[in-house]
Amino acid sequence: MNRMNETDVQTIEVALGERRYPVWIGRGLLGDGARWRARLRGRHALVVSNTTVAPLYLERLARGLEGLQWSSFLLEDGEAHKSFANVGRALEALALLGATRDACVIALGGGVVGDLAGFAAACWMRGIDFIQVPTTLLAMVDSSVGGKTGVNLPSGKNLVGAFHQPRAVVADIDTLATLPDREYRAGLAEVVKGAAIGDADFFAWLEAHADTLAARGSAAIVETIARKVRYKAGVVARDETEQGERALLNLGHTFGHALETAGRYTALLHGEAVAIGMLLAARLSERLDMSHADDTGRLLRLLERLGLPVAMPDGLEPEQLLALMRLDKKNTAGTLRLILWRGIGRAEIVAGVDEDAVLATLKEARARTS
Ligand SMILES: NC(=O)c1ccc[n+]([C@@H]2O[C@H](COP(=O)([O-])OP(=O)(O)OC[C@H]3O[C@@H](n4cnc5c(N)ncnc54)[C@H](O)[C@@H]3O)[C@@H](O)[C@H]2O)c1
Ligand SMILES: O=C(O)C(=O)C[C@@H](O)[C@H](O)[C@H](O)COP(=O)(O)O
Ligand SMILES: [Zn+2]
Repeated sequence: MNRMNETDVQTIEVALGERRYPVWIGRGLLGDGARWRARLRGRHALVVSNTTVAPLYLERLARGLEGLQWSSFLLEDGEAHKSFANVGRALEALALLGATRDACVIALGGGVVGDLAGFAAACWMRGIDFIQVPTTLLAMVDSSVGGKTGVNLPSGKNLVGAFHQPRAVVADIDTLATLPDREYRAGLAEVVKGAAIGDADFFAWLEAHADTLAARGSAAIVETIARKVRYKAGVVARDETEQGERALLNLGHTFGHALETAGRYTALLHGEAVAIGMLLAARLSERLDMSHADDTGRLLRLLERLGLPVAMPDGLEPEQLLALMRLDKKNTAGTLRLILWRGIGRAEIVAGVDEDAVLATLKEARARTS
């Protein structure tokens, strides 16, 4: 694919029975209010963003808000601000705006803003519309699609939340121009995850394009976003509220969320924690004779080529991580339920995972880094 111009907009539909919404991917979409304004019903809109993204993009977005009564609520930057307290503040901002049931929340930012804004929209008057305007690669390929919204508690990631689907996703790839490299790479981890779970061809394509992607080649990025969104939209369409298959999208997340929580949401980016978590899941799967070392090797090499961390950070105790993993939302009957790996393109939900095997995997990973 060549460089996209302003008129090339890809549309991927997320179909949930009768309900459906578009994910638009293209250039110049932020200022193209006519496109996404058609999805709003009322007069009121609250734009939720943060102190980094708003100075860059709020003005451009605001051009599309003419005629509406709108205000903005800005979070401080960072995962640590995806908090219950800030949901309360966002709800107060809706009250101040005089938002009625036909109001809309517009999330302008990365996954932190999207998750929190979506949750506020789910709570206000028991649920109002919201639009996702993702500005990170991670948010474009993952968090803006599928309706998982929520916030962290000090005791665990995403422990409070709701399924609440957006009315539209507006992925303006022009916004990626200002995204720092580290954040860009973190987004690639969620792309690798999708391929590792359910699309061996996509995994091979990523291996073939790893250098271009690492160098932020734009055509490869657009294709990557579209492929990952199409994959996720399919999973969500089949299992919106994670009764089964959707849990596979959590590959690497039980480990990863424990790493994020242990680091108080500041040590690792979510995508980085997922990269390390996927490798831990792959090694645990090998230990349980579910997968082969060759596949772990391919996963490791791809993540490294994309510039992602693969080693467990210093200073974390395996027992502490295991304790955090026990609070994961997938667990049942007091036992660990994890997404384990069968190799490239194949993952599986496994209940009653042996805690000793998990602990041994964590200890081995720690020994590798010390
Ligand atoms: N709901 C879901 O399905 C889902 C899926 C994956 C991740 N998540 C959540 O998403 C969050 C991670 O999202 P993230 O990686 O986007 O992190 P983020 O929202 O913290 O954004 C990353 C950083 O990039 C900055 N930024 C955003 N857009 C920018 C731009 N265009 N230019 C310059 N800077 C920009 C932000 O201010 C921030 O510093 C986590 O909380 C994770 O749990 C949710
Ligand atoms: O959409 C999903 O389903 C996912 O699991 C996507 C994950 O990448 C994402 O990090 C999600 O927020 C994790 O959800 P959780 O249910 O484990 O909190
Ligand atoms: Zn994730």
